[in-house]
Amino acid sequence: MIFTQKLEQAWAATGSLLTVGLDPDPQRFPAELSGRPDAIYEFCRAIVDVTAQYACAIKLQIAYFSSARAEDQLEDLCAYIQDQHPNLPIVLDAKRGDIGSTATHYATEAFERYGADAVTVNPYMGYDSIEPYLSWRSKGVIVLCRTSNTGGSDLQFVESAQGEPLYLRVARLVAERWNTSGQCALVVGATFPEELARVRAHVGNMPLLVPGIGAQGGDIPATVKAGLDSRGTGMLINSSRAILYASGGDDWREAAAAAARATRDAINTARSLVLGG
Ligand SMILES: O=C(O)c1cc(=O)[nH]c(=O)n1[C@@H]1O[C@H](COP(=O)(O)O)[C@@H](O)[C@H]1O
Repeated sequence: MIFTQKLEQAWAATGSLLTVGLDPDPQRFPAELSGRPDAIYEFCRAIVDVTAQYACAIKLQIAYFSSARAEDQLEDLCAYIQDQHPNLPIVLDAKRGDIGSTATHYATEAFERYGADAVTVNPYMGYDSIEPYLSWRSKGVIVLCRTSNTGGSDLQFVESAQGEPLYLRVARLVAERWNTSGQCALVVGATFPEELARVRAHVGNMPLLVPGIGAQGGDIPATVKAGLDSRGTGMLINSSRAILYASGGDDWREAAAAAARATRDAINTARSLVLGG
């Protein structure tokens, strides 16, 4: 099944726009996992099991695995999710960007090695650096547009030759030129609801991956108001640390589940207000 269909089915089945982000930091793991060689896998597996019912997607941040020499655990985790939660779209957050011959290998890594449904990519090197991902027609290609960090403005606000800020140029390029197979999405931070609304106005119902609520302090009602598509969905609103580390005690699983549920509910309360009025 193609990524966008899987995502639409997940939005409908779960009634959730929340994406649970897996950024596993062993320093913050509960004591019961300390010393275990498979701690990253076990932590993430438990988080997926207790939060999946509240999520429309799961996002795995590759650097947290590779910096710990735990790519094998990432592989096992992706296989576990495909097996036990087959309707949950897997987003591999890798933010890759390189010339086409190299990008081909990054695409194979994401889609074949890890079996991800979608991958985040950096558009800075232009169309030929993105094409190898697009050639995997059933897969999602999620392009950085207006990132959630303050430094994002350094380049994303530079005026392009077309007289618009670079992030809008990226949004337009992706929507009008790169998305010929309907497999693209954009990353827009929840920390910038004004720009989120501007991006939404330019890209129709294209899915938006929206990180920045939770630990980065993005405002949920403002995010939802700015980013909903014409059908009242269209967003993967990511929260990682605020869910993963909701408790460092013995109740870490329950606390993560409760945080995911509360975040889903806060998003849906905001959604009802927008759609109702
Ligand atoms: O592409 C991303 O996922 C991403 C883009 C962006 O602009 N900002 C951003 O925070 N992210 C990722 O989203 C996650 C945010 O984590 P929390 O701040 O803990 O919710 C991290 O995995 C980041 O790498």
